[in-house]
Amino acid sequence: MRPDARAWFETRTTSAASLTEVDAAALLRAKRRGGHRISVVLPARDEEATVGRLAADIVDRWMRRVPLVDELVVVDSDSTDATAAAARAAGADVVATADVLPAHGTRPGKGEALWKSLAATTGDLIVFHDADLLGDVAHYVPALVGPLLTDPTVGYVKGCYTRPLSVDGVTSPAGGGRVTELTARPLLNALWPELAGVVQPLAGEYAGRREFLEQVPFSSGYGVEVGLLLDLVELIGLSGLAQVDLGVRRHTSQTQDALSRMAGQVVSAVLARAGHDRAVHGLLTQFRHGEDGFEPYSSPVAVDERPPMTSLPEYRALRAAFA
Ligand SMILES: O=c1ccn([C@@H]2O[C@H](COP(=O)(O)OP(=O)(O)O)[C@@H](O)[C@H]2O)c(=O)[nH]1
Ligand SMILES: O=C(O)[C@@H](COP(=O)(O)O)O[C@H]1O[C@H](CO)[C@@H](O)[C@H](O)[C@H]1O
Repeated sequence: MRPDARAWFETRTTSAASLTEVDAAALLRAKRRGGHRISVVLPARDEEATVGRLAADIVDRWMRRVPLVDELVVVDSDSTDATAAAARAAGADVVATADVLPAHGTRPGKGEALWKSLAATTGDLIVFHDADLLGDVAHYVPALVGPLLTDPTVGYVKGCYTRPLSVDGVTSPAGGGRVTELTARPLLNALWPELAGVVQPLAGEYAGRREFLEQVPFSSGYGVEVGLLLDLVELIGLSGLAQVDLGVRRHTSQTQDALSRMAGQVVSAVLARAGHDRAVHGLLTQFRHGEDGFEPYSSPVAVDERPPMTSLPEYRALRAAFA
């Protein structure tokens, strides 16, 4: 690891791997001292099986028992199941991606849901958290927002964790984060070695200051995490980035061919920022093997980006009305 990456890793990595390591009272004092308002966003597409428990835990732990969180918004990302009903029943506010900033239409993808969440929330600090997590993750929210509450030099916080992998009912203690290990990490180490200390660059759990999040574009699909990481480090500097060890993360994993398409979107988002002279082809061709041999099929993986939210007059008007 390059000296700058190691120095960052050693000075900007903290741990809050369990609730016992979270000093909730101190965080509440820091929140009040700083006059902060905290929003939690769960992007959810077809997560009826998990979103309710996750939302109920956040409402119970961090809104009712300890008023750390001011609003919990589940962004229903074109779900076809009862995600919205399950989230609402758990006490979350629910918005459909298509209903936010309708004049700007709607696009499929996780990044679209996250971009729209900026217009559907009011906190100056925002925590993003996947809606398919398994096990007790109640410490994630305070652990992620903690550095933003206690260190004004931190602008963006990434979660990191060990990642067991469950495939076809068989769970291995490691092996999760396949796109991270096989695509994102090698690419980032090659092109941005100063980021080699980031343990989980694609982590779906992170927190940031709105003043920065609203200044960067959002890739509409799965390129959103790597795009935000690169654009925010560009905006606030590596020293403005921190990471928190959250312990273990388990979630409902996708198939390899779905992750290959995810990797295609991650590669497109990285290459769009890498500066190169070759056009980036926006299609990923994969293969099935049928009775007549290999059958190719292609999926779009081109970068589809939304502009910085501050560039929208409607957003600026929303913020002015809230101020
Ligand atoms: O179009 C999408 C795709 C995903 N997600 C959500 O983004 C999170 C991470 O997505 P996914 O589980 O598909 O990715 P993985 O965790 O397998 O990498 C989950 O809460 C999804 O419900 C979303 O809101 N819209
Ligand atoms: O980290 C990864 O390699 C992928 C896939 O994880 P798994 O191999 O299914 O455990 O998951 C992450 O990547 C997505 C794209 O950035 C994020 O949206 C997900 O939140 C995150 O789980």
